[in-house]
Amino acid sequence: MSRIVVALGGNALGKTPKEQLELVKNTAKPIVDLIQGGNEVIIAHGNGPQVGMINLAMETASNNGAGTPEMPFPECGAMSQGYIGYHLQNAIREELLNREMNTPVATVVTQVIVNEDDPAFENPTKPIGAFYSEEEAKKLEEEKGYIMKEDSGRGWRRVVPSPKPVDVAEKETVKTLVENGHIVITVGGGGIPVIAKGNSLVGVPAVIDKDFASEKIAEILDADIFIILTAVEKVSLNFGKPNQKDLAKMTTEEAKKYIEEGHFAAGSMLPKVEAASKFAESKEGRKAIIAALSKAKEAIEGKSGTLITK
Ligand SMILES: Nc1ncnc2c1ncn2[C@@H]1O[C@H](COP(=O)(O)OP(=O)(O)O)[C@@H](O)[C@H]1O
Ligand SMILES: NC(=O)OP(=O)(O)O
Repeated sequence: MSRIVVALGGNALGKTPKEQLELVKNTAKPIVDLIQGGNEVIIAHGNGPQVGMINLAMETASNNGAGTPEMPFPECGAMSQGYIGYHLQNAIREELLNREMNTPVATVVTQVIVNEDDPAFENPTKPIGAFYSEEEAKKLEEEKGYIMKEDSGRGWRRVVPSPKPVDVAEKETVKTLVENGHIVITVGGGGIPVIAKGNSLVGVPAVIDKDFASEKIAEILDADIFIILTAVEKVSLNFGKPNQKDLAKMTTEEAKKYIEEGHFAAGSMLPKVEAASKFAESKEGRKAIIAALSKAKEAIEGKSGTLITK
């Protein structure tokens, strides 16, 4: 049995509530395969499209004069955790019951502590919400004061600060649940970013990268395996070029070299390789894997994905 932290990417959730409700049924299958294989599984997920959607909806509603209050950004992050966790926990519960397993599954609304002085607050980089054309993006910059950037050749998106996770506020709760056989969905959307002020945790307008937050909880929980599930089967060199080379494995040393050579796109594959390398280097014997959502079981068995080791 292994303790496995699974980080789910955008393809696990889709972009609309209807799409998400359908997609999570598929997402639950490879997760339950791992649970059925006797592993302890902890689930984390992204929230870029969802937190952007919630924030834009609340902003539009509060501006239309119908009395909807302004919704602060960290509260939008909390809403995205609840909304995604609700769909995921129900889909996993149903898939477990379909296989005559009744392991309890729950989402923990999780706050992740960040450093108030993190330079990320001065340089927004995390894409959220929908994709726009350049023209639409420029209009949004003027009308709403958003900062818009091109996202890995896929279109223009709003960007917000993305500080690094320092600690997980609810870590003891998550540990207790995991040690008692519960399946926990945690650090959703990278966690609600908070700064510690005396006895208070104060939300800040930012989105923590889910790859880094899930790596943090994987270290805290002393996981054996950290697996990042995304849309591609393997990490590649020269991605998208005629000489693309898919990697079955790489050492953290090799990863550093490939990062320097610019093989991994910022905001997409780069944080995954960085987070996976951090986990592999954090303790002897820890394994990190980047793999396709549909191939999670095969990846754990060493038959798919890219294995990252020290
Ligand atoms: N070197 C690379 N190897 C594989 N995929 C890459 C590479 N560089 C960029 N990508 C892209 O990164 C995507 C994964 O990032 P992203 O879509 O942001 O992840 P998430 O699944 O977390 O939403 C892949 O689907 C692929 O399109
Ligand atoms: N919070 C976060 O990293 O979300 P995405 O994975 O959707 O970008």
